[in-house]
Amino acid sequence: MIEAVDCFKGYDGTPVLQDVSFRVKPGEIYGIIGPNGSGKSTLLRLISGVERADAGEVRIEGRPAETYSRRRLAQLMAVLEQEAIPPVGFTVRQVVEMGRFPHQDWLGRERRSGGEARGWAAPGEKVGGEGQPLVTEGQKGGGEGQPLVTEGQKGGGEGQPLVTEGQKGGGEGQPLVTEGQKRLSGGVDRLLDQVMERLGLMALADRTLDQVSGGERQRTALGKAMAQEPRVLLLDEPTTYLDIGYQLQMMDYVSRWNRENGLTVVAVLHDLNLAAQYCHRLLVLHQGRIVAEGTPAEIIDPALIGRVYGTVPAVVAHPVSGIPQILLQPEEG
Ligand SMILES: Nc1ncnc2c1ncn2[C@@H]1O[C@H](COP(=O)(O)OP(=O)(O)OP(=O)(O)O)[C@@H](O)[C@H]1O
Repeated sequence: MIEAVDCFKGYDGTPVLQDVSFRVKPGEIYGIIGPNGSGKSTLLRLISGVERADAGEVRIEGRPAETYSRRRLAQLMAVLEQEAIPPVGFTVRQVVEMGRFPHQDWLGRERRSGGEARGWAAPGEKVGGEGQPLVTEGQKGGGEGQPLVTEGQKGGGEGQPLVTEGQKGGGEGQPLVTEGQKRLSGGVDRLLDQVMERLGLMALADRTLDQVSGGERQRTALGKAMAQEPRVLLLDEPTTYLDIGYQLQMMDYVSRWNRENGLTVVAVLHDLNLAAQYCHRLLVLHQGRIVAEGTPAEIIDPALIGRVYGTVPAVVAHPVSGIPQILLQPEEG
Protein backbone atom coordinates (compact mmCIF):
# COMPACT_ATOMS: atom_id res chain seq x y z
CA MET A 1 0.00 0.00 0.00
CA ILE A 2 2.74 2.42 1.09
CA GLU A 3 6.40 1.76 0.54
CA ALA A 4 9.42 3.88 1.34
CA VAL A 5 12.52 2.86 -0.59
CA ASP A 6 15.96 4.08 0.56
CA CYS A 7 14.62 7.53 1.41
CA PHE A 8 17.04 10.33 2.20
CA LYS A 9 16.02 13.82 3.23
CA GLY A 10 18.13 16.69 4.48
CA TYR A 11 17.75 20.38 5.25
CA ASP A 12 20.58 22.86 4.73
CA GLY A 13 23.07 20.06 4.24
CA THR A 14 22.06 18.27 7.46
CA PRO A 15 20.59 14.79 6.99
CA VAL A 16 17.23 14.35 8.70
CA LEU A 17 16.28 10.94 7.25
CA GLN A 18 18.75 8.36 5.94
CA ASP A 19 18.33 4.89 4.41
CA VAL A 20 14.66 4.75 5.35
CA SER A 21 12.87 1.76 3.83
CA PHE A 22 9.69 0.09 5.03
CA ARG A 23 6.40 -1.21 3.75
CA VAL A 24 2.91 -0.63 5.19
CA LYS A 25 0.40 -3.34 4.34
CA PRO A 26 -3.19 -2.51 3.34
CA GLY A 27 -5.47 -2.45 6.36
CA GLU A 28 -2.62 -2.09 8.82
CA ILE A 29 -2.23 0.41 11.66
CA TYR A 30 1.44 1.28 11.44
CA GLY A 31 3.00 3.40 14.15
CA ILE A 32 6.08 5.60 13.84
CA ILE A 33 7.78 6.32 17.16
CA GLY A 34 11.05 7.93 18.19
CA PRO A 35 12.39 10.79 20.28
CA ASN A 36 11.99 14.50 19.50
CA GLY A 37 13.71 15.48 16.28
CA SER A 38 14.17 11.90 15.05
CA GLY A 39 12.45 12.66 11.74
CA LYS A 40 8.93 11.31 12.28
CA SER A 41 6.99 14.31 10.97
CA THR A 42 9.41 14.69 8.07
CA LEU A 43 8.76 11.08 7.11
CA LEU A 44 5.00 11.67 7.27
CA ARG A 45 5.40 14.70 4.99
CA LEU A 46 7.18 12.52 2.44
CA ILE A 47 4.30 10.02 2.56
CA SER A 48 1.63 12.70 2.22
CA GLY A 49 3.45 14.22 -0.76
CA VAL A 50 3.92 17.59 0.95
CA GLU A 51 7.68 17.11 0.50
CA ARG A 52 9.84 14.94 -1.72
CA ALA A 53 12.76 12.76 -0.72
CA ASP A 54 16.15 14.02 -1.93
CA ALA A 55 17.00 10.44 -2.85
CA GLY A 56 14.91 7.27 -2.88
CA GLU A 57 11.16 7.44 -3.14
CA VAL A 58 7.81 6.82 -1.50
CA ARG A 59 5.41 4.63 -3.45
CA ILE A 60 1.67 4.60 -2.96
CA GLU A 61 0.02 1.49 -4.37
CA GLY A 62 3.19 0.81 -6.36
CA ARG A 63 3.40 4.29 -7.94
CA PRO A 64 5.83 7.03 -6.90
CA ALA A 65 3.93 9.53 -4.76
CA GLU A 66 4.99 12.46 -6.96
CA THR A 67 3.23 10.97 -10.01
CA TYR A 68 -0.16 11.51 -8.34
CA SER A 69 -2.00 14.78 -8.80
CA ARG A 70 -2.76 16.72 -5.60
CA ARG A 71 -6.45 15.94 -6.01
CA ARG A 72 -5.86 12.21 -6.51
CA LEU A 73 -3.61 12.08 -3.45
CA ALA A 74 -6.27 13.88 -1.43
CA GLN A 75 -8.83 11.33 -2.61
CA LEU A 76 -6.53 8.54 -1.42
CA MET A 77 -5.16 10.03 1.79
CA ALA A 78 -6.33 12.20 4.64
CA VAL A 79 -3.99 13.80 7.15
CA LEU A 80 -4.88 14.57 10.75
CA GLU A 81 -2.42 16.58 12.80
CA GLN A 82 -2.22 17.86 16.36
CA GLU A 83 -4.47 20.92 16.62
CA ALA A 84 -5.65 20.06 13.14
CA ILE A 85 -7.89 23.07 12.54
CA PRO A 86 -7.71 26.61 13.85
CA PRO A 87 -10.86 27.97 15.51
CA VAL A 88 -11.97 30.18 12.63
CA GLY A 89 -15.56 31.02 11.83
CA PHE A 90 -16.75 27.80 10.20
CA THR A 91 -19.34 25.60 11.86
CA VAL A 92 -18.64 21.99 12.80
CA ARG A 93 -20.82 20.74 9.95
CA GLN A 94 -19.15 23.02 7.41
CA VAL A 95 -15.74 21.69 8.42
CA VAL A 96 -16.88 18.07 8.09
CA GLU A 97 -18.31 18.93 4.66
CA MET A 98 -14.91 20.28 3.60
CA GLY A 99 -13.71 16.69 3.62
CA ARG A 100 -15.60 16.29 0.34
CA PHE A 101 -13.56 18.93 -1.51
CA PRO A 102 -11.23 16.41 -3.23
CA HIS A 103 -14.33 14.69 -4.62
CA GLN A 104 -15.95 17.88 -5.92
CA ASP A 105 -15.52 20.01 -9.00
CA TRP A 106 -14.65 23.70 -8.79
CA LEU A 107 -18.29 24.64 -8.25
CA GLY A 108 -18.58 22.37 -5.24
CA ARG A 109 -20.55 19.74 -7.13
CA GLU A 110 -19.93 16.14 -6.19
CA ARG A 111 -18.17 14.12 -8.86
CA ARG A 112 -18.57 10.37 -9.25
CA SER A 113 -15.65 8.63 -7.63
CA GLY A 114 -15.56 5.95 -10.32
CA GLY A 115 -16.36 3.23 -7.80
CA GLU A 116 -13.14 3.90 -5.93
CA ALA A 117 -14.52 5.41 -2.79
CA ARG A 118 -14.62 2.87 0.01
CA GLY A 119 -16.97 4.74 2.29
CA TRP A 120 -16.90 4.80 6.05
CA ALA A 121 -20.18 3.15 6.95
CA ALA A 122 -20.11 -0.20 8.69
CA PRO A 123 -20.63 -3.38 6.64
CA GLY A 124 -24.32 -3.76 5.90
CA GLU A 125 -24.95 -0.05 5.88
CA LYS A 126 -25.82 1.50 2.57
CA VAL A 127 -23.14 4.06 2.00
CA GLY A 128 -19.68 2.89 1.01
CA GLY A 129 -18.13 -0.48 1.88
CA GLU A 130 -15.32 -2.36 0.16
CA GLY A 131 -14.75 -0.87 -3.27
CA GLN A 132 -18.33 0.38 -3.36
CA PRO A 133 -19.12 3.70 -4.96
CA LEU A 134 -20.15 6.37 -2.54
CA VAL A 135 -23.68 6.41 -3.88
CA THR A 136 -25.06 2.97 -4.63
CA GLU A 137 -27.56 2.18 -7.36
CA GLY A 138 -30.32 1.91 -4.76
CA GLN A 139 -29.50 5.29 -3.38
CA LYS A 140 -29.51 7.01 -6.74
CA GLY A 141 -33.29 7.13 -6.71
CA GLY A 142 -33.08 8.91 -3.36
CA GLY A 143 -33.86 12.26 -1.82
CA GLU A 144 -33.76 15.86 -2.78
CA GLY A 145 -30.17 16.47 -1.78
CA GLN A 146 -28.65 19.78 -0.78
CA PRO A 147 -25.59 21.06 -2.62
CA LEU A 148 -22.58 20.46 -0.39
CA VAL A 149 -21.43 24.03 -0.63
CA THR A 150 -24.07 26.22 0.93
CA GLU A 151 -24.66 29.86 0.12
CA GLY A 152 -22.95 30.75 3.40
CA GLN A 153 -19.88 28.74 2.46
CA LYS A 154 -19.67 30.16 -1.03
CA GLY A 155 -18.96 33.49 0.56
CA GLY A 156 -16.14 31.57 2.41
CA GLY A 157 -12.50 32.43 3.08
CA GLU A 158 -11.05 35.87 3.39
CA GLY A 159 -14.04 37.88 2.22
CA GLN A 160 -13.41 36.47 -1.25
CA PRO A 161 -16.43 34.71 -2.74
CA LEU A 162 -15.42 31.26 -4.02
CA VAL A 163 -18.01 31.51 -6.75
CA THR A 164 -18.68 34.89 -8.27
CA GLU A 165 -22.04 36.00 -9.55
CA GLY A 166 -20.66 35.84 -13.07
CA GLN A 167 -19.57 32.26 -12.58
CA LYS A 168 -22.93 31.32 -11.17
CA GLY A 169 -24.53 32.32 -14.45
CA GLY A 170 -22.31 29.62 -16.05
CA GLY A 171 -23.17 27.62 -19.18
CA GLU A 172 -25.49 28.08 -22.13
CA GLY A 173 -28.90 27.41 -20.62
CA GLN A 174 -27.42 24.46 -18.74
CA PRO A 175 -28.47 24.28 -15.09
CA LEU A 176 -25.32 24.25 -12.97
CA VAL A 177 -26.67 21.56 -10.70
CA THR A 178 -28.35 18.77 -12.64
CA GLU A 179 -30.86 16.34 -11.20
CA GLY A 180 -28.20 13.62 -11.25
CA GLN A 181 -25.83 15.81 -9.30
CA LYS A 182 -28.57 16.61 -6.81
CA ARG A 183 -29.07 12.90 -6.20
CA LEU A 184 -25.33 12.43 -5.81
CA SER A 185 -25.29 15.24 -3.27
CA GLY A 186 -28.22 13.59 -1.49
CA GLY A 187 -26.09 10.45 -1.03
CA VAL A 188 -23.26 12.57 0.28
CA ASP A 189 -25.58 14.28 2.75
CA ARG A 190 -26.40 10.87 4.17
CA LEU A 191 -22.69 10.07 4.42
CA LEU A 192 -22.08 13.34 6.27
CA ASP A 193 -24.97 12.62 8.64
CA GLN A 194 -23.52 9.18 9.37
CA VAL A 195 -20.09 10.59 10.09
CA MET A 196 -21.53 13.31 12.34
CA GLU A 197 -23.65 10.78 14.21
CA ARG A 198 -20.79 8.32 14.65
CA LEU A 199 -18.60 11.01 16.15
CA GLY A 200 -21.33 12.51 18.31
CA LEU A 201 -21.11 15.82 16.46
CA MET A 202 -24.80 16.31 15.62
CA ALA A 203 -25.51 18.38 18.73
CA LEU A 204 -22.56 20.66 17.85
CA ALA A 205 -23.29 20.89 14.12
CA ASP A 206 -24.18 24.59 14.01
CA ARG A 207 -21.60 25.82 16.51
CA THR A 208 -18.56 27.58 15.15
CA LEU A 209 -15.17 26.12 16.03
CA ASP A 210 -14.45 28.81 18.58
CA GLN A 211 -17.57 27.64 20.44
CA VAL A 212 -16.38 24.04 20.96
CA SER A 213 -13.65 22.53 23.13
CA GLY A 214 -10.22 21.43 21.88
CA GLY A 215 -11.29 17.79 22.05
CA GLU A 216 -14.46 18.51 20.10
CA ARG A 217 -12.43 20.42 17.51
CA GLN A 218 -10.14 17.44 17.08
CA ARG A 219 -13.18 15.18 16.69
CA THR A 220 -14.47 17.58 14.04
CA ALA A 221 -11.14 17.29 12.23
CA LEU A 222 -11.48 13.51 12.34
CA GLY A 223 -15.01 13.88 10.92
CA LYS A 224 -13.61 15.90 8.03
CA ALA A 225 -11.06 13.14 7.38
CA MET A 226 -13.80 10.50 7.48
CA ALA A 227 -15.98 12.48 5.07
CA GLN A 228 -13.01 12.49 2.72
CA GLU A 229 -13.33 8.67 2.50
CA PRO A 230 -9.61 8.09 2.16
CA ARG A 231 -7.99 4.68 1.92
CA VAL A 232 -5.08 5.88 4.02
CA LEU A 233 -5.20 8.03 7.14
CA LEU A 234 -1.99 9.76 8.23
CA LEU A 235 -1.97 10.83 11.87
CA ASP A 236 0.66 13.20 13.23
CA GLU A 237 0.37 13.29 16.99
CA PRO A 238 -3.43 13.55 16.90
CA THR A 239 -3.86 13.10 20.64
CA THR A 240 -1.19 15.49 21.97
CA TYR A 241 -3.57 18.05 23.46
CA LEU A 242 -6.30 15.64 24.48
CA ASP A 243 -7.06 14.33 27.96
CA ILE A 244 -6.90 10.55 28.49
CA GLY A 245 -10.62 10.10 27.78
CA TYR A 246 -10.46 11.93 24.45
CA GLN A 247 -7.14 10.24 23.57
CA LEU A 248 -8.75 6.82 23.87
CA GLN A 249 -11.91 7.99 22.12
CA MET A 250 -9.94 9.34 19.16
CA MET A 251 -7.88 6.18 18.79
CA ASP A 252 -10.96 3.98 19.28
CA TYR A 253 -12.70 5.78 16.39
CA VAL A 254 -9.65 5.29 14.18
CA SER A 255 -9.33 1.65 15.21
CA ARG A 256 -13.00 0.99 14.48
CA TRP A 257 -12.72 2.68 11.08
CA ASN A 258 -9.69 0.50 10.38
CA ARG A 259 -11.50 -2.72 11.39
CA GLU A 260 -14.76 -2.03 9.64
CA ASN A 261 -13.51 -0.50 6.41
CA GLY A 262 -9.96 -1.79 6.02
CA LEU A 263 -8.55 1.72 6.37
CA THR A 264 -4.75 1.81 6.34
CA VAL A 265 -3.34 4.04 9.07
CA VAL A 266 0.15 5.48 9.51
CA ALA A 267 0.40 7.20 12.88
CA VAL A 268 3.17 9.23 14.47
CA LEU A 269 2.65 8.81 18.19
CA HIS A 270 4.67 10.04 21.15
CA ASP A 271 2.70 8.04 23.68
CA LEU A 272 4.31 4.60 23.57
CA ASN A 273 1.46 3.02 25.53
CA LEU A 274 -1.13 4.25 23.02
CA ALA A 275 1.15 3.12 20.18
CA ALA A 276 1.44 -0.37 21.70
CA GLN A 277 -2.32 -0.58 22.30
CA TYR A 278 -3.48 0.44 18.84
CA CYS A 279 -0.71 -0.27 16.30
CA HIS A 280 -0.18 -3.60 14.61
CA ARG A 281 3.47 -2.80 13.96
CA LEU A 282 5.85 -0.08 15.04
CA LEU A 283 8.79 1.61 13.30
CA VAL A 284 11.39 3.17 15.58
CA LEU A 285 13.33 6.17 14.27
CA HIS A 286 16.44 7.51 15.97
CA GLN A 287 18.50 10.36 14.56
CA GLY A 288 16.86 9.93 11.17
CA ARG A 289 17.53 6.23 10.85
CA ILE A 290 15.39 3.16 11.41
CA VAL A 291 16.63 1.29 14.46
CA ALA A 292 13.86 -1.30 14.76
CA GLU A 293 10.58 -2.45 13.27
CA GLY A 294 8.23 -5.04 14.72
CA THR A 295 5.14 -5.81 16.73
CA PRO A 296 4.54 -3.89 19.98
CA ALA A 297 5.69 -7.00 21.89
CA GLU A 298 9.00 -6.87 20.02
CA ILE A 299 9.49 -3.11 20.25
CA ILE A 300 8.35 -2.23 23.75
CA ASP A 301 11.48 -3.63 25.29
CA PRO A 302 13.31 -1.84 28.14
CA ALA A 303 16.74 -2.16 26.52
CA LEU A 304 15.61 -0.92 23.09
CA ILE A 305 13.55 1.96 24.54
CA GLY A 306 16.44 2.84 26.85
CA ARG A 307 18.90 2.94 23.96
CA VAL A 308 16.68 5.18 21.84
CA TYR A 309 15.13 7.49 24.44
CA GLY A 310 17.99 7.55 26.95
CA THR A 311 15.78 6.39 29.80
CA VAL A 312 15.08 2.78 30.70
CA PRO A 313 11.42 2.23 31.61
CA ALA A 314 9.83 -0.65 33.45
CA VAL A 315 7.68 -2.72 31.07
CA VAL A 316 4.62 -4.56 32.34
CA ALA A 317 1.87 -6.55 30.63
CA HIS A 318 -1.47 -4.72 30.55
CA PRO A 319 -3.66 -6.59 33.06
CA VAL A 320 -6.57 -6.86 30.60
CA SER A 321 -5.03 -7.12 27.12
CA GLY A 322 -1.55 -8.41 27.99
CA ILE A 323 -0.07 -5.76 25.66
CA PRO A 324 3.27 -4.39 26.93
CA GLN A 325 2.99 -1.02 28.60
CA ILE A 326 5.73 1.16 29.98
CA LEU A 327 6.01 2.69 33.43
CA LEU A 328 8.39 5.62 33.67
CA GLN A 329 11.25 5.01 36.05
CA PRO A 330 12.75 8.13 37.71
CA GLU A 331 16.48 7.91 38.33
CA GLU A 332 16.05 8.03 42.08
CA GLY A 333 13.13 5.70 42.51
N1 LIG B 1 11.77 22.69 7.14
C1 LIG B 1 12.85 22.37 7.89
N2 LIG B 1 14.00 23.05 7.74
C2 LIG B 1 15.11 22.72 8.48
N3 LIG B 1 15.13 21.73 9.38
C3 LIG B 1 13.99 21.02 9.56
C4 LIG B 1 12.80 21.30 8.83
N4 LIG B 1 11.84 20.42 9.23
C5 LIG B 1 12.40 19.65 10.17
N5 LIG B 1 13.69 19.99 10.38
C6 LIG B 1 14.63 19.37 11.32
O1 LIG B 1 14.61 17.98 11.04
C7 LIG B 1 14.72 17.23 12.24
C8 LIG B 1 13.55 16.26 12.32
O2 LIG B 1 12.38 17.00 12.52
P1 LIG B 1 10.95 16.30 12.60
O3 LIG B 1 9.95 17.37 12.87
O4 LIG B 1 10.74 15.42 11.44
O5 LIG B 1 11.17 15.39 13.90
P2 LIG B 1 10.08 14.67 14.80
O6 LIG B 1 10.63 13.32 15.10
O7 LIG B 1 8.74 14.74 14.19
O8 LIG B 1 10.18 15.59 16.10
P3 LIG B 1 9.11 15.88 17.28
O9 LIG B 1 8.88 14.58 17.98
O10 LIG B 1 9.84 16.84 18.16
O11 LIG B 1 7.87 16.45 16.67
C9 LIG B 1 14.78 18.22 13.37
O12 LIG B 1 16.11 18.41 13.75
C10 LIG B 1 14.21 19.50 12.77
O13 LIG B 1 14.77 20.63 13.37
